[in-house]
Amino acid sequence: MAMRISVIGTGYLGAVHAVGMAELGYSVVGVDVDADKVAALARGEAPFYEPGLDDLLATHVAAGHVTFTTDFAAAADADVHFVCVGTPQRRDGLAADMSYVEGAIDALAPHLSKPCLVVGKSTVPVGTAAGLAERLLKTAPAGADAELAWNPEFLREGFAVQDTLSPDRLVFGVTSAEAEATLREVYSRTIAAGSPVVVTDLPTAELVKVSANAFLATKISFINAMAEIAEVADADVTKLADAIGHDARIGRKFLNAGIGFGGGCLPKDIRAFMARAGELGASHALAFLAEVDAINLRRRQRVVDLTRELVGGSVANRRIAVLGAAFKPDSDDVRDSPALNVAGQLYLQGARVSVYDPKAIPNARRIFPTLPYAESAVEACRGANVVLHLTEWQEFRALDPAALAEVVETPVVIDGRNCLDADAWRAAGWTYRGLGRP
Ligand SMILES: NC(=O)C1=CN([C@@H]2O[C@H](COP(=O)(O)OP(=O)(O)OC[C@H]3O[C@@H](n4cnc5c(N)ncnc54)[C@H](O)[C@@H]3O)[C@@H](O)[C@H]2O)C=CC1
Ligand SMILES: O=C(O)[C@H]1O[C@H](OP(=O)(O)OP(=O)(O)OC[C@H]2O[C@@H](n3ccc(=O)[nH]c3=O)[C@H](O)[C@@H]2O)[C@H](O)[C@@H](O)[C@@H]1O
Repeated sequence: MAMRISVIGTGYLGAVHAVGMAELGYSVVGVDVDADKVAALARGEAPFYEPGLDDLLATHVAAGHVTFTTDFAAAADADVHFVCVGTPQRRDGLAADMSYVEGAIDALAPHLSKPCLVVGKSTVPVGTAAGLAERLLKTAPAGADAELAWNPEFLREGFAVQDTLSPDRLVFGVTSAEAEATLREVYSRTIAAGSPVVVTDLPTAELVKVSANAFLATKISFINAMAEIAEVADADVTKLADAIGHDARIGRKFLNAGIGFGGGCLPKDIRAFMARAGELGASHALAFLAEVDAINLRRRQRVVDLTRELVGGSVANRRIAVLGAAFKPDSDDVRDSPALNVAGQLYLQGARVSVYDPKAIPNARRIFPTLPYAESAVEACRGANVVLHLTEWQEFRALDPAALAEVVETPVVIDGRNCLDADAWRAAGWTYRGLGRP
């Protein structure tokens, strides 16, 4: 009989993973504590925007390949259980909040009466899996037959379906040959299609994930540090990135300087990594990651300062158009969004802000209800003293700078993503300011 899969936690990661497993041919049940989310998924509707997900979800829900429920008992039959619950930053510090992972294991374990593999996918501090394995052993009726493995996830929002079905690599953190064999079977089609597999112990698998995100964050903060120097040296960081990026050892990807990184993962993951490095006494790793975080946050401040400078010192009562609310394009995710952070700072300084985003306004409204939102880019820009381009949606790149110059009060734009056509905007009469560019 085909393998049965459960996915515990059906947020961004879990919903896509559940659908991906159905696409691989398995019978899948997704379990979440959020009844509204479960109801939407069960209707075949993704509760967030992710290109390509809607169709795949609707197809597999309609065919009965994947079901969603709040009842953990529905997972009892599964052979493999993927744990995909959130590990957000704790409110009282830098560390990850592990209560959801622990809660999920505690809710699942009593239903594990037959041999099965519990596979952690959430991003966790190194050492977590060993603790969870003990917890499982104590509470699962199957005892040692309910084994734990770690299989971190590297998908990017906006490319989540593609990354799930054709990952750059699969990492299997295991403590037995049986667990490795089970994971190889689960992913047999993915492996046959060419995704390489790296088999490790549990702590290495946990560390691979956080170090991958730390490296990506480091690349961005490196280029943003270069942007800081380029700004005072009258050099162009985008040309610099192109030039160093031609070196195959460096590579051009993740060298886009600008307002810096945000989202539900990179910022909280490097902070959780810092907290764990501190606990383990790895003080140099901690100091290194702290600087990556600090450089990143300074870029948001730089945009606020530059805006103030361009309107003559104070933003009070100045009209500021903010194009973008999502942390990156092709996503409606506003978690730790640099764009919203800057909009919020300016608003709190008395600016008359107007924010527009093609997809993320409903989520932005939920976390920042007092910010004024617009229905279109043109509406946001009407009467503006400065336009801030903070999330590089294709829609913003396609704006006609000449037409937009007609609706603003003063044609001044700060390109926080360095990707508008500077020459075209200048030719249309705009004062164009990039970050780290002359
Ligand atoms: N979003 C992404 O692109 C990626 C996320 N990750 C990691 O995956 C994990 C999940 O992240 P997201 O999906 O973004 O978070 P999310 O917040 O979108 O989803 C988490 C889900 O877990 C559910 N949940 C919480 N406690 C539960 C419990 N006890 N039992 C069942 N469900 C429970 C929540 O209701 C929510 O639907 C995190 O550790 C994250 O770092 C890893 C790679 C990519
Ligand atoms: O652990 C996770 O959840 C995921 O985190 C990131 O994925 P994601 O947060 O979806 O977004 P990225 O594409 O990595 O972008 C992160 C942030 O960096 C910014 N960025 C990216 C690239 C760049 O050159 N410059 C830059 O500022 C983006 O605008 C965005 O705010 C990683 O890329 C995924 O591999 C990982 O699985």
